[in-house]
Parts: sequence; C-alpha cells; structure tokens
Amino acid sequence: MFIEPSINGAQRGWIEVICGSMFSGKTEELIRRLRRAKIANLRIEIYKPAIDNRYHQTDVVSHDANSISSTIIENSQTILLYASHVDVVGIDEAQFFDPEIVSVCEKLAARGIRVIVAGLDMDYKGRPFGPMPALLAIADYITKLHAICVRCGNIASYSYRKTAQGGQVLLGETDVYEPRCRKCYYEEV
Ligand SMILES: Nc1ncnc2c1ncn2[C@@H]1O[C@H](COP(=O)(O)OP(=O)(O)O)[C@@H](O)[C@H]1O
Ligand SMILES: Cc1cn([C@H]2C[C@H](O)[C@@H](COP(=O)(O)O)O2)c(=O)[nH]c1=O
Ligand SMILES: [Zn+2]
Repeated sequence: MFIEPSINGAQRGWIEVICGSMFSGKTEELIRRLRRAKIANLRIEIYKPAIDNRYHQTDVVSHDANSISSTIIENSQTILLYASHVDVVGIDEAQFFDPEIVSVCEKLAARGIRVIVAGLDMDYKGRPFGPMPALLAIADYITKLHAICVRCGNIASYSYRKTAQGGQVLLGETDVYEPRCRKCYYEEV
C-alpha cells in the first residue's frame, strides 16, 4: 500500500502516478489518497477530462460506485488557473489529456503541490496510452495496479476490447472491456 512520504510536513511538491489496466482500482486508490489528504486538513481539488462522462458529469466514480466531486477540464492548461490555494491535486483518466498535462503537473509540483495522477498505461492494443508514458517518466512515485483476469483469475495488466470497433478512444465498461492477464490477452489478439 502506498504511504505518503509526507502528508503535511516540510517536504512539498511531488508527482505520484497510479497506473494499470481497467478495473485495477486506479480510481479507488486516487479517492483513498485524496480522502486521507482531506483528513489531514489539506485543500484538495480533483480534475478529469471532459471526455469521461460515463457515470457522472462531474464526480470521479469508481467501478465500485465510490465517488468524489471533481471539475471537468477541456484543456490541461486550465488546471493551472483553477489550482490556486490548494495543497493536493488529483487528476483522473489522465490518458485522455493533451500532452501539455506533463508540464502542467511539473508546474503544480514546483508550486509545492502534491499531484496525484491516475490513468491507463496501455490502450486495448497494449500500446502506451496518450501522455501516460511521459507522466510515468517524470513521476516521483509510481504505483502499478492490477485487476483480476476474467478468464483465468490471474493478475491482469491488459484491457481487452470485446467489440470489433477500432480507434484508440472508445468509452465503456464491462460491455466493451475485460481485464486479462498477458497469456489470456495474447491468445486472442
Ligand atoms: N476483474 C476485476 N478485477 C478487479 N476488480 C474488478 C474486476 N471487475 C470489477 N472490479 C471492481 O472494480 C473495482 C475497481 O474500480 P476502479 O477503481 O474504478 O478501477 P479503475 O479506475 O482502475 O478502472 C474493484 O474494487 C472491483 O470492485
Ligand atoms: C483500454 C481502453 C479504454 N478506453 C476507455 C474505456 C473507459 O471509458 C476508460 C478507462 O476507464 P478506467 O477508469 O480505467 O476503467 O478508457 C479507451 O477509450 N480506449 C482503450 O483502449
Ligand atoms: Zn488470464
């Protein structure tokens, strides 16, 4: 389990990345960290890309219906305008943000803000997804989570797309995707 290097002490300004497949618990872990920061009386803000409106227009919601309210962002640079008077910034579904999200996170950390970013490391083809590789490169702390393979019960790192529809971006849940381990994923792609 991730333990904060410092929750409200002298050490300030860093970047944490939570990555993994769909259903691996990224959003739950993001919410857990933000709730702990709130308990420590820190000021928190959560942002998600406008594209992700699956469950709720503004809330960040996990597959287990855990939720926390957030601000929808069209362009990552806007986060710099919003995130004033804040100690901790959470960013969900980071794979959908524009490439500038990387410099935005660095600027936030330089302001002394703790930045917690969650996103898919790989798309349905097993390719690095959007700005995630660059975010992983600049992160101070990385947590890779795993779902359970729906085929064999092993640890899953891949998000298998069950439909024939192509294109990197296709929003969906269990209707469209299932988490799979390496072996079960490559048996069918
Ligand atoms: N195959 C699976 N493996 C693990 N968790 C699953 C699976 N299918 C459904 N879940 C549920 O999904 C939850 C994680 O949801 P969430 O935090 O939204 O994941 P992510 O943001 O990584 O997609 C788990 O706590 C569990 O209740
Ligand atoms: C693999 C993959 C996923 N997506 C979409 C599907 C979901 O709407 C989100 C991921 O949400 P989660 O919180 O990680 O479960 O991304 C996509 O558009 N393209 C893909 O290849
Ligand atoms: Zn498997």
